[in-house]
Parts: sequence; structure tokens; C-alpha cells
Amino acid sequence: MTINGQQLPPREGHLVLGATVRTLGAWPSGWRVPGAHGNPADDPTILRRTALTAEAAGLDFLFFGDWLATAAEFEHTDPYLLARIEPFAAVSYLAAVTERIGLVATVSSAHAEPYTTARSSASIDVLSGGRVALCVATGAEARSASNFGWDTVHSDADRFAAAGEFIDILRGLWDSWEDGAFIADAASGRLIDGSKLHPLNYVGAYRASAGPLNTVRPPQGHPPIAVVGGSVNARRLAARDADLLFASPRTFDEAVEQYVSSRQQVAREGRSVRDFRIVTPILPIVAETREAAWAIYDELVALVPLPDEPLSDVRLQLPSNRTFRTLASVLGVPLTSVALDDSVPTRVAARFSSLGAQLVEAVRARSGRVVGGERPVTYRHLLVAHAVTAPVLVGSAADVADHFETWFRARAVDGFTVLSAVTSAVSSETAIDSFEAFATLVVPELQRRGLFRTAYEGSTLRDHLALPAVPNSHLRVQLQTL
Ligand SMILES: Cc1cc2nc3c(=O)[nH]c(=O)nc-3n(C[C@H](O)[C@H](O)[C@H](O)COP(=O)(O)O)c2cc1C
Repeated sequence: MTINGQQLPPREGHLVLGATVRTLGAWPSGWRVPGAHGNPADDPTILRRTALTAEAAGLDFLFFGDWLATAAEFEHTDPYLLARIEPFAAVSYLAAVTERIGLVATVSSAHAEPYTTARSSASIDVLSGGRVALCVATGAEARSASNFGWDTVHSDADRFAAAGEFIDILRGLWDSWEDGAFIADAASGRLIDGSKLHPLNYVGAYRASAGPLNTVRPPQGHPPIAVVGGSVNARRLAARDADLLFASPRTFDEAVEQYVSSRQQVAREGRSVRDFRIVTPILPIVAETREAAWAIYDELVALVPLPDEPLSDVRLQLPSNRTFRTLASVLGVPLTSVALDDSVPTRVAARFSSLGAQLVEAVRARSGRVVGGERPVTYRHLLVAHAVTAPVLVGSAADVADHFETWFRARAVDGFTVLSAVTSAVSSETAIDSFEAFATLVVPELQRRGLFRTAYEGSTLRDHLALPAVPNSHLRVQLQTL
């Protein structure tokens, strides 16, 4: 395997693979595919089925993102945000349904209380046998803020500083109970060794908690913590405090740059880079053959509602980035006398802006269509490529595995969280289910290449991610003073 003519060295370990769960599908109109899931009231069955599929494939974790608000306008952009099961409820439910897979719940460090979060995550870690993780989102959205009585969104600096304190408190509270604190000595009547229960007495600028926590130490010691985002602040917080960074670089080069600089930052914090993973989202559309995958992509493109003629009024209150006017300005050419399904003529494409040329390339990569070719590029394809910004990857199992292998071996990422375009309904065959296709086609190909496990070796999420155990800080203090 080569990149820019250079042979990629093999890499130790295996890919981190998670599934980002969006029950209504991660493609904005995935729910319109015949037989697709379209009613969140049926989510319990869908969650259960997806979790069992992911576990049978040996995935590291299921990832539940969160957004603390809703609005009708998400209908055409992010339908999965409209109404969804809350992440801690989802992972508690799935802890009882599954046995090995990790369960990652997103929490807002702006709006959640660290004591409650430490307690519920420790409880789910106990209930699941060490399989929970937290994804800390710093929350920067006016609508979410107003749901918590805030009249303003706090500054970036404040939110990230508060997130650091939030994580400090989680880690401190999780260490409240030393192992062996519950002695249950019936003869003496001593249930606990009180010297092994520690208060926290944390007072920060934003957050405070006295502790101790009224939950035993989680089986993982500290459940893994992920931080989301690609900004300097997010990377700094991740390097200081997190086990995982969930970031979404736009290009391969950006991913490599981010991988190198984030790991340097981890080392500057005095931590081992071996204890840190960088994972990025991907939306694979995979089928038995590349051509069949292109056909699925074409179907998904056709289902994205768009204004059906140039300059027409926006009937469905579609997002502003879906109009012909927007497309014309992105492409840098006037589009007054063309229809959505017209092919783009070669002479017009030659005048496209660099952004327009990037869209043409995105359409080629996703659908095999080329300007002036037998399967031509249409304005509809360009507009959808512009409007739907998900990191889409279309192809056969080998194509998708090539992408994963290249990014992994080139040290652009440690792994991926897989978004699924279409979820099949409770009552329908799973043949149209994007995650099912990924699990049955791509996972075996990754296993064949030695890039992914064929069976779980450990039982906790830390085991799956090859993250070391975290000794109790009180024990560390005692050892240092010996
Ligand atoms: C992979 C990924 C997943 C994310 N998931 C969530 C989420 O579930 N909830 C949320 O509020 N924000 C989520 N975000 C958004 C981040 O919290 C952040 O607001 C956004 O990335 C912009 O910040 P940045 O400039 O640091 O990247 C996610 C971001 C990324 C890259």
C-alpha cells in the first residue's frame, strides 16, 4: 500500500472501530428509502438490533452523540436530531442487551453536573462490567443554552476551562472509593474500611464538588473520556484530559497534521502517546460491487429534497445552502437556464471555481460520474455534494477497506466511527440497512487484512481500545510517600 509513491509501513495493533448511532439514518433523507426506519417511537427495537449487529462484528463501541435542543428545521438536514433517546438512557438499556461492546454516551460539560455525571457513568460502568465511556461536548449553541435557563452562550475560553474542571471532578470522584474498601467483615461488624473512602473537596473557578461519590469505583477505574472537536481549544483539552479525540479533519493532509500535532501536545502534557487515540467519523456506502454502491448513492442523491427549478421559491422551507442561487455562487458560473437533472457540459465545468472543481471530484469519487462521460455529472449531484457535508465514502468492501487501511497505516487516524446512511425499519428486511452492509462486507475484509480483531480479547472498553488501567490517585499518593 502506497501514498504519494511512498510505501506505507505496517502498523501494530488494530483499527479503532465504533458505530455512531443515528437511528433515522445519517443521510438527511435516508428515512425516505422504501423500508427505512422513520419513526423514533420504534427506536428501542432499532437500537437493540444495531447494537447486536455491531457486537457480532466485534466493534469497539457504539457512540451516542447528543444535542440538547430540537427544532422543525432539522427535518431536512439532521432528522436524527428531531427526537431521540437520551444517551445515558440508551447506553443503560444497551448495557443489559449486550455483553462485550463499549457504550459511549455524550455529555455536555456546560449543562450537566459533574457529580451526577460521575455517578451515572460509574453506575453504568458497574452494570455493564466496564464498558462505558463519556464523550465530553463543550456545548456552544444558543438554543441548547436557553433550554437550561442561560440567556447567553459562554465564551470558548470559559467553556473549555469549565470542561477541564468538569473532567477533573469526574476523575476525582471516580477515585472516591479505593479497591478493598468494602471488607464486609461479619465477625467484627465492619462493612467498610473508612480510611479507603476519600472526599474530593474540589473548588474550581466554574465547578465544585466535595465528594466522595456514592457509587463504587468503576470497574475501568476511569471510564475512557473522549473530547470532540478540532479547534486549538478542543485539541488542548483532549491532550491534557482525554483518552480519545473525536475530530473531523476535512482532508487526508489535515488529518495527518492533526495526528502529529495532537500527539506532540499529549507528550508535552507529560503523557504517553500510547494512551491516546484519534478517531474520525466516516459515512461508508458499501455494496457487493463499486457500481452497486454508486447506484445506492445515486438513489440517496435523488431523495434529497431540492427546489425543482432554478430560482424557484423554496416550497419545503429548505435550508438556504440547497438553492440554485447558492450553487451558482459556489461554482462561480450563472445557472439561469438549466434544470437540476441537466448534465454539466464540459465547457461550463471548465469555468468552475476551485470549490466547484472540488465538488466535481467529490461527485466522481462517490458516483463514478464524470463531466462529459457516459454517466455524466448533473447539477443535482453537485448541489447535493455541496449541501450534505457528511464524510461520505462510496464503493466496494475493498474500496472502503483501502481507505481505512491507508489512513490507519499513514497515521492519519487510529480509527473511525461509522455513520450509517439508512436504517431499515423494524418490520422490513435489513437488506437496505447501511450498517448491516458495513458489518457483513467491510468488517470481514478488514479482518482478512489483519486490521481488525476477529473476536473480543478483553471484556472492558479499555481492553478493546488497548488503554492502560488507571490506578486510584489515592493509591498513587500512598505509593509515592512510602
Ligand atoms: C466527530 C464529532 C462529533 C461531535 N459530536 C457532537 C455531539 O454529539 N454533540 C455536540 O454538542 N457537539 C458535537 N460535536 C461538535 C463539537 O462539540 C464542537 O462544537 C464542534 O466540533 C466545533 O468545535 P471545534 O471548532 O473545536 O471543532 C462533534 C464534533 C465532532 C468533530
